[in-house]
Amino acid sequence: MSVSVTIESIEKRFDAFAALRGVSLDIQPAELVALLGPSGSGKTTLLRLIAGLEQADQGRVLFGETDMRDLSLRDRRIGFVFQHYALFRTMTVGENVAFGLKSRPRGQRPDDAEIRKRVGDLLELVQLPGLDKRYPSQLSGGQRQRVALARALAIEPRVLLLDEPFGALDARVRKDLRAWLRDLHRRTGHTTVFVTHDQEEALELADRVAILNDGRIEQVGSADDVYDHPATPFVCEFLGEVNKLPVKVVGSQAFFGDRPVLGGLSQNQGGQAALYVRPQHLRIVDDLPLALPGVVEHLRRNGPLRRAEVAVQGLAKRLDVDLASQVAPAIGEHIRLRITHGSLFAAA
Ligand SMILES: Nc1ncnc2c1ncn2[C@@H]1O[C@H](COP(=O)(O)OP(=O)(O)OP(=O)(O)O)[C@@H](O)[C@H]1O
Repeated sequence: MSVSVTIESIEKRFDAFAALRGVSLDIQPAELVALLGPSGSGKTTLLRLIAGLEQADQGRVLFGETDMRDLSLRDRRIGFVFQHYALFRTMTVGENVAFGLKSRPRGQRPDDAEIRKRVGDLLELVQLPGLDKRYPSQLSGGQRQRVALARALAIEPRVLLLDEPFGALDARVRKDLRAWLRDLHRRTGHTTVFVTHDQEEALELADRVAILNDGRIEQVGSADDVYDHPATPFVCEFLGEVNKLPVKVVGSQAFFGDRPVLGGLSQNQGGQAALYVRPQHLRIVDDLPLALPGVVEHLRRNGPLRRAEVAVQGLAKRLDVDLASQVAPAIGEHIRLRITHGSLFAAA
């Protein structure tokens, strides 16, 4: 039932402002892709283009092999869920879910008994059995979003588009719904495009994440790809905390000042570079080779994470070091840090 979605070289301007600048993306049938990026990066515009709610200035969107513009609205069969519950307030939950089916033309419309059964099944699927007689005002925010999803699923969409569907909910409910949506997607297998600015949500939920910045896609890949092998400094800085060191690459080694700090590099990266290192890729070690000396200036705890802030001579900003299960050093202690993994980018 689900189709591939191919986005080809999309350009979209709003007057003089370029909201999308040459965006291409191939989405496989039944894949769940998250569009992730800061506010204003073009996520919603791209989603609205896929939905046919906006027209591209250039480029096209294909559903399977067909240009989306050649399909009637009905044949596109798009399920759309917005951040702010778009439920009809004067209709019950059951009527909301049945809406798409009831508004089909006579020949394609299931009979009332069939619609009742489908609504029951869908409410079961979104884990709200028996709530069909309630009104949206009698539901929690999380329940309303699940009803909105059941309503979108009722038309048996070929493509499911979700625009920050959990954006208005509190952190706890969001987390529960994230796991729930992943499970639902596994069972129903709709091609799904999901907009979020919450990186944790995107990385946990999606098969692949497309990271947008300023109207362009910076990188598309699995959570591991984008997190461990960021393609650009933007991706590196956008996805979680990262330390940045100016280095010089000579041969297969990166030097901070005259001290080698990372080895085993490919030979074609010579010259001045920026080395990005995540806090969990800095380890306190006893021996000197490839280690960076520093002084512990601050210790802090953030939930389960313990962090040390380490001052290094020649670096204006303290390094954030994830202590994981290492014994915490004392404040003022002189330590050595080894970089276990880093991403190198040519200096700007
Ligand atoms: N109808 C419009 N007219 C003019 N400018 C628009 C219109 N829609 C979007 N934009 C602009 O295009 C840019 C991209 O907007 P878009 O809503 O796609 O971003 P977003 O990444 O979804 O952001 P957010 O996370 O804040 O929703 C923004 O600068 C926005 O102001």
